[in-house]
Amino acid sequence: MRFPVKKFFSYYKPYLKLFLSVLACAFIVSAVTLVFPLLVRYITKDVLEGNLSTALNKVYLIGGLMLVLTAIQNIGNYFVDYKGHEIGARMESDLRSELFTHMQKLSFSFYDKEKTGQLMTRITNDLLMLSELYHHGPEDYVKYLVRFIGAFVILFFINAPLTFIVFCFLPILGVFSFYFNKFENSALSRIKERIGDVNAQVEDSLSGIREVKSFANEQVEIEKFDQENNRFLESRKKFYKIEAYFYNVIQTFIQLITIAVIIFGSASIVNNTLDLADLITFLLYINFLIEPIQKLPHMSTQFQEGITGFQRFMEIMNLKPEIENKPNAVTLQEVRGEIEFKQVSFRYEDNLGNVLVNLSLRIHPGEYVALVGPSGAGKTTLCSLIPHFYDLTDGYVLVDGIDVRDIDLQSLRKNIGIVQQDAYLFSGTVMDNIRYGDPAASDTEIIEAAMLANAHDFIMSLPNGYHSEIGQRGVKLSGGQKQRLSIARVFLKNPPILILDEATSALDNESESIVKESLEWLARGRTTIVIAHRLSTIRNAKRIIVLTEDGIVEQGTHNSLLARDGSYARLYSKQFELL
Ligand SMILES: Nc1ncnc2c1ncn2[C@@H]1O[C@H](COP(=O)(O)OP(=O)(O)OP(=O)(O)O)[C@@H](O)[C@H]1O
Repeated sequence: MRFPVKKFFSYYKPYLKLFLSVLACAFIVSAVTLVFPLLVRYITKDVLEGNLSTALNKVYLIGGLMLVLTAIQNIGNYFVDYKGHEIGARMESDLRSELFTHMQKLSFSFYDKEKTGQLMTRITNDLLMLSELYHHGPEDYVKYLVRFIGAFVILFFINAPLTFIVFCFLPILGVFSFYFNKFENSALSRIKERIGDVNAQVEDSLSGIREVKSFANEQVEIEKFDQENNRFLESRKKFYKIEAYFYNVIQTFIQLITIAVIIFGSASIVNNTLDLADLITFLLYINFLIEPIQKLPHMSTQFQEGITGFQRFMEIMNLKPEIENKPNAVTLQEVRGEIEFKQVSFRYEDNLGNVLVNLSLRIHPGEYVALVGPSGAGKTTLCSLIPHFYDLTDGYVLVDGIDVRDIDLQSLRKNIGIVQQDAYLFSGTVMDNIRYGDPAASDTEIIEAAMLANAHDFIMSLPNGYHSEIGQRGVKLSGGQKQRLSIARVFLKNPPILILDEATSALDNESESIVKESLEWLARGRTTIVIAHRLSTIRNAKRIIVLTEDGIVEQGTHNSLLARDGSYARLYSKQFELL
């Protein structure tokens, strides 16, 4: 992929004026910093030449000037630090919200392949690296370039041979710094890996705390944790060793440069080719030449990390959602709820086998059908084609006679309610979670929906009723309670088409009967497809459809299917044996 230079710079656009002011300020601050040694030189020369009375007058003047320059320098630095970081943070926030918005549009097929943890890293870490480059990069280049070039020009005019001697050392310093940076980076990435392992270990142990306690395996967990914790400690020790070693080698080297300047400078003073004021100036400027060389490897790492962060950002931004609205997509009006699969074939990926082959099925408006079959036959897959979560490989899925590919996605999905076995609840209150079914609903409508879902009584028994926080993923609720909240959500949404995907299979008998009752109310007057594992739960369905790897092999009522003594009868007797 060619690096999208234009796109990279486009994120500066909203802050261009402020950014240029920050750069100008960084330039001024660096230029001002260069003036100080010159002022020292100016005074020292007067003192050395014995003009003590004029020197004293100048000291006051130059002292005043230094105060003014210090004020300019510090105010400038304040502006660069504050506004520079602010620009970086604002750009990062823009990129993050652009990425999140784009991720929301991406289709299921994308999320099937990506790991949530990895995606979170893209949203946090990658963008942090990028924002560092965005604001520190140009700022550092301006700062070090001005100081380096400025110091070089000034020193060159003061004494070219001595400048040349300093320059002979710089490449060696560059090589040292390069290796230091390389070792430091690999030690740092080891630390990052190890802290990741520690976090993973903590997450694993704490998420499974029930298992830990029920197996009385606290000691096992402590030992596993200690192992990771020690590895983390070792990686940090190694890092500090490398850092202390290289830092001191570099410092020694810098001192060597200073000593060389003092020796050659003193010899030049003896030879009358340099005076003491110039030597002092030299010593004051050395750091201006050394610092950029020392920082160069760090700046190049920052550059690489930022650019990689941007490339990873663009990788996702360049992904087009597989499923998008067609230009003239139809908005569904009054939906009757007829669903038809016409010679449908489907596979998840090109290199995977077909899950559904040439399948045809018509479900009438308001009909209640049960879908049964062995695990992996494709029941969930078939249902996920109705809301157009995936694109068909072949054939048609029609809702009220319209191809789902021609229907506006929002209007299609607003007309379909899905209740799953593992209902996902968001962190927030009970009220917030039910309102998810219709963000515009009033509190009264939410309470009505909860009543219909048999959830009102248990909600009222919670400490803060509808305003109770339910915790991440509803940890403070039982499976049946979570399920009833998710049903209340669908009541509120009030869709004409309903998919119940094994909605009661994880519940105990008592919860199941309450949830079943609310599901029966929910299904009234809607086209309903129930995916059921426990065949006892759908015995009364008017039509049971048996889906196996060979497609739809049987359809009919419970009794008629038992009488056929085919796949359904075999599934049924297998479950009966297990009971
Ligand atoms: N996102 C996916 N990517 C690739 N393959 C998938 C994906 N989801 C399901 N499959 C595969 O498709 C096939 C059908 O799965 P599906 O979940 O639709 O079956 P099911 O009949 O609902 O099974 P169960 O009763 O166990 O829930 C299985 O072989 C499964 O491994």
